[in-house]
Amino acid sequence: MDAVTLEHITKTYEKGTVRAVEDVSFAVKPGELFGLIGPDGAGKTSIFRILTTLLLADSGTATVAAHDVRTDYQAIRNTVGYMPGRFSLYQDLTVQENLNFFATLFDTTIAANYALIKDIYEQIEPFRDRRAGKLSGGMKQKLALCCALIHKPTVLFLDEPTTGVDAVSRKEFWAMLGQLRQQSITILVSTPYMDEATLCERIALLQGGKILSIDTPDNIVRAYPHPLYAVKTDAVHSLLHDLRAYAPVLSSYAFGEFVHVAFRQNQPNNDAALRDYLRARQHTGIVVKPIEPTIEDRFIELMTANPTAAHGN
Ligand SMILES: Nc1ncnc2c1ncn2[C@@H]1O[C@H](COP(=O)(O)OP(=O)(O)OP(=O)(O)O)[C@@H](O)[C@H]1O
Repeated sequence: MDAVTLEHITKTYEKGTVRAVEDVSFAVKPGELFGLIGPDGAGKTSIFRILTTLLLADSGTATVAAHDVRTDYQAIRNTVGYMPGRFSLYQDLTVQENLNFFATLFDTTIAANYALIKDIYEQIEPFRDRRAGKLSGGMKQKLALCCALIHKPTVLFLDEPTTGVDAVSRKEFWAMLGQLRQQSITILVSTPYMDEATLCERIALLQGGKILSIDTPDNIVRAYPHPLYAVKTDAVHSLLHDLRAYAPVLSSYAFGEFVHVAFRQNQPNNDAALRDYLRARQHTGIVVKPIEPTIEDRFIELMTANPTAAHGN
């Protein structure tokens, strides 16, 4: 049986004028590390709040650990761990006091489930008497994860756990999630960072409240349908302008120091012809090289193909 299911979930705000989640359906298998990937406002938090019973959907059904979110909310609250965005810590309580508080809420003790949090807790233990408000972002994140785990949940919801956290802490955090998976906890994690998508077993790409694609990161990238090139010249601004005026180019967008260019057709001379075109437009320092798409390229491609999702309506 699936650990989490959503069927045709829709959620609107402001008397129906803001369509935050639109006809979303997916299922998460027990023990899976599942990612909801999408930019700000895509609907990630609304979905998490519906699944953790903090928000009622307008329509559709959803279950967590076989409990209905509408009718069995008490059972779900006892069985899930939820780490909301911007961490739900008590800033004036110390590390130790925060943990004790969350353990008491669930009628358990730190000692009873210490094995589950041990690896993470050891990293913050030197600061056990420090107030949560005085911790660094990475430390807060670890403490929030310990608090979400202290009652041994079967399903863990992590809403943008790495937003605003430094690169090293982000990496450490994902390593911790890998360890938790070995304890057969189902994990749903949301993130706006495309590079983190590849660390999930399966992902749903979300935009404007709609699912653009659900699959393994590999399959999502493999389904990218166009020949893709990375292009650079000495004049970045006119490069974008000239690429958009070039008929064989389907789309072009800045990507780090390069511009990613998708061609309409797979012609063997795509790159040579583009070089000639750019030279004729007085570009110098021309680099054109074929590349493998990333999840971000696929996301952009799907948004272009689904303009209604791209505009959030
Ligand atoms: N309480 C609310 N009242 C009105 N609109 C809301 C409310 N909560 C969310 N929204 C809107 O619903 C849409 C989806 O928001 P949601 O917070 O679910 O997305 P998100 O992907 O989690 O983004 P973020 O990271 O910005 O929270 C956005 O357009 C947002 O402005």
